[in-house]
Formats: sequence, structure tokens, C-alpha cells
Amino acid sequence: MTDVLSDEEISEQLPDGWDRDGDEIVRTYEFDSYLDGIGFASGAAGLAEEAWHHPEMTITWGEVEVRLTTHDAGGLTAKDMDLAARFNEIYD
Ligand SMILES: C[C@H](O)[C@H](O)[C@H]1CNC2=NC(N)=NC(=O)C2=N1
Repeated sequence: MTDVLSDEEISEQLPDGWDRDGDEIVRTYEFDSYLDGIGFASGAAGLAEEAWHHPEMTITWGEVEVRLTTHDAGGLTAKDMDLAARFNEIYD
């Protein structure tokens, strides 16, 4: 079982562009087109499957909002931070 992170650990480990929202971390990625957002979401889905750790993604025109939490642990864990950082890598 992955341990739930403390408030201090969460603050320290938040990847660039991500914010904490209760037991979730969230980032809204911006794109020049809807299809660019779809492409990003597809790539993120592949990373999620690889990690067997799945975000909530809301796709709208020019934006993809991504939310992560560890359901099995009932809070935020290293799995969330690691996957968020990997999402940043395919965005930049
Ligand atoms: C059985 C359990 O739901 C699975 O092992 C995985 C699936 N994907 C998951 N995704 C997220 N975000 N949290 C989980 O706890 C989780 N668990």
C-alpha cells in the first residue's frame, strides 16, 4: 500500500503548474486546438495505463483539466506526484 503524503510533503512535491485541491492535485493544460488537447489526453492515458494509475480528465476546447488522487489510499501519494510529473514531460 502506498502511503498517503503529509500536507508538507504534498507542498514540497507538487510538480510545476499543479495545485492541490483537497485530496486531489489538479492542472489545466492549454492547447491551440481541440485536437491538440485530444492528442495530449491520449498520451496521458497511455502513461496512466503504464502506471496503472488513472486521472480524471475533462477535455474542452483548448483545455484539458487533469485531476489525480490515489483512490486505494484515500488521499495523495507518490503515485500522483510521479504521474503528474510525467504528464508535464509530454506537455512541454
Ligand atoms: C484496483 C485498483 O482500483 C487499481 O489497482 C488502480 C486503478 N487505477 C487507479 N487510479 C487511481 N487514481 N487511484 C487508484 O487507487 C487506482 N487503483
